Amino acid sequence: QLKQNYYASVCPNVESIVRGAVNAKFKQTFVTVPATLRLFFHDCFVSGCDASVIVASANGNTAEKDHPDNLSLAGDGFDTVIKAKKAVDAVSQCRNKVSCADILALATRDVIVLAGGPSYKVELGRLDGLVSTAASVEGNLPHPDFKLDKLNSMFASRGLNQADMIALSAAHTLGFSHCSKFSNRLYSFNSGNKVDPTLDPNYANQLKGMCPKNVDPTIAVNMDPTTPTKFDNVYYKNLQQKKGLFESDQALFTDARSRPTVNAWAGNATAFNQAFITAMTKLGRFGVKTGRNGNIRRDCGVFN
Ligand code: HEM
Ligand SMILES: [Ca+2]
Ligand SMILES: [Ca+2]
Repeated sequence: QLKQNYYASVCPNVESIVRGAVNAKFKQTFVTVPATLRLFFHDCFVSGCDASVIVASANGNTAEKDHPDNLSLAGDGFDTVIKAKKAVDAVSQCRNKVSCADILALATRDVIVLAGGPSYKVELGRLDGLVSTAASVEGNLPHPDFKLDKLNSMFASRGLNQADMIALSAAHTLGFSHCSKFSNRLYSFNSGNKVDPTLDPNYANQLKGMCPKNVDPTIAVNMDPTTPTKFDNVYYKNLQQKKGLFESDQALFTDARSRPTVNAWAGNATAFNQAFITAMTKLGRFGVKTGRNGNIRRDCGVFN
C-alpha cells in the first residue's frame, strides 16, 4: 500500500524539505549519516517501520530507545528526524500531515546519498506506531556475535532473504562501534584462541591499540578501517581481508553459503548498489502501520 508520491497533494515538497534539513544537519556533523541509517534499521526491525524507536520513555512507560540494544544509537539520528519534522511542519500545508516514520525513511535515503551511496525512490505512506516498549526490543535485534543461521532467521522473519541481509550488513561501511561490542574477539575469544582466528592479526593488533583492556566505555572505532566516511562496497573487500569488525560481519565471508555473494559484491559496486536498494525498499515495507493501527505524531518523541 506504500507509494512514491503519497504526499503529492498534501505536501508536494516533502522530499526537498527533508533533504534541506538533512543537508543542514550533515554540515554540522558527519555522524548524522551512520546515526540515521542505524536508527531506520532499529526502527524497522522492532514492530515495523513506524518510528516507535524515536518515542521517549514517559509516564511509567519504558520505551524502545531505553532497551540496552538501543542505548548506543547516536543522538544525531533522533535529532535529524526531529529537525526534518520541524522543517516539514514549518510549511503550513504540511503541518501534521507527514509521519515521523516516513520522514525517517526519506532522511535515511538522503544520508546514504550524502556519503556517496546510491540514490533511490522512497515509498511513503507509513503511519507512526501507537506503542513503544523496551520489552518489545528483546530478541528482535541482531547481536554482533551472531553467525549466518541466526542472522538469516532474524532477517527472514521480516521478509528479507540472505542476499538482502548481506546487502544491508554493508551499512557497516560507515560509522562507529564501541570497543565492548567486539573486544571478546581480541582478548578472550575461546579456550583455544585469545584472538579470533578469522580476524587478520595485524588488524587485531591495531584494534587492541585503540581498544586496550578496560578502555573508556565511550571510546568508539571506525567499523570500516579503509573508507569510514564513504558508503561503498569496501565493506566486502574488508571481509575478504579478514577485516570484518564483528563476528556477524566476518561470518558472511567465513561461511561458504554467503561467501560467493560477498565476493561478487566486492568485485561489482553496481551490483551491490542495486542489491542494497532492493533490500532497503523491502526493509522499509516491514510492519507498516495503516488505518487505526497508527497516526501522524505531532512530536516524533511523544505519543499524541
Ligand atoms: C546484520 C546484523 C547486524 C548487527 C549484529 C549489527 C550490530 C551493530 C553494532 C553492535 C554496532 C555498534 C554500536 C555501537 O557500539 O555504537 C552497529 C553499528 C551500526 N550499524 Fe549495525 N548491525 C547489524 C546490521 C545493520 C544493518 C542492517 C544496518 C542498516 C541498514 C546497520 C547499521 C549500522 C550503522 C550505520 C552503525 C554505525 C552507527 C554509528 O556510527 O552511530 N547495522 N551495528
Ligand atoms: Ca518500529
Ligand atoms: Ca566505506
